[in-house]
Amino acid sequence: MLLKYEIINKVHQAGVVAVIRGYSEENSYETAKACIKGNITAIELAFTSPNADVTIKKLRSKYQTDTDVIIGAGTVLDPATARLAIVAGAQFIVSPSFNEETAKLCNLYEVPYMPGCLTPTEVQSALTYGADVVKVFPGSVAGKSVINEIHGPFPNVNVMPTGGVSLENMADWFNKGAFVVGVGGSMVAPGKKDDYQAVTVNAKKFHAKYLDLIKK
Ligand SMILES: O=C(O)C(=O)C[C@H](O)[C@H](O)COP(=O)(O)O
Repeated sequence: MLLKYEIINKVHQAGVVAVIRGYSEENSYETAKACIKGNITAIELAFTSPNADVTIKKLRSKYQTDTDVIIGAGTVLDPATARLAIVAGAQFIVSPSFNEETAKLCNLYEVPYMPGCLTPTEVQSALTYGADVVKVFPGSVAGKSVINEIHGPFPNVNVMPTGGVSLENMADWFNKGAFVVGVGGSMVAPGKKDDYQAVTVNAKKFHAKYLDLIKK
């Protein structure tokens, strides 16, 4: 079993977290597999996906021997959902917002918590409650300079912009100091329904771009 800090490190090394909001169990599972096939090693399965806990369990079991593939849960709004996700095997918990009780539950189980924050007050609360990564959400609303601004008063916070991150703007986010980026639509929602090959092609592009960025 990976330790908490090892998971945070794996998420960091992944560079890109694929945010999946499936319309069915099968769609969530196949989309996650397609991203992993495209070299993405961190998956965030949103709890709006039907039976998200079942899919997390299936994914953990499929990739159990591959310690590089990290499976987390997204859109976790409350501690009951966090516990459900953790019991199913979620290795990190992401929310669009910050919630004290969810933070406490994640701390109790030693699972990294990555809440959504948009203001300094929210960032301060998240850090006070032990958040390991702060998800700036919606990144498209905050704008890329938000990372510089946050790093003034909170120099050590790990920032994961999510919402509107694309292949075209990903470099800007990293140049501003992103710890990792969360990518949904522009990777996992190709024009055609159930086109998992296209998801893999997109995933490969994001992964290659990330490798290119860290080389520089
Ligand atoms: O609910 C959450 O926890 C979220 O992560 C919200 C969004 O699903 C992501 O922000 C993806 O946004 P796009 O990359 O713009 O598709």
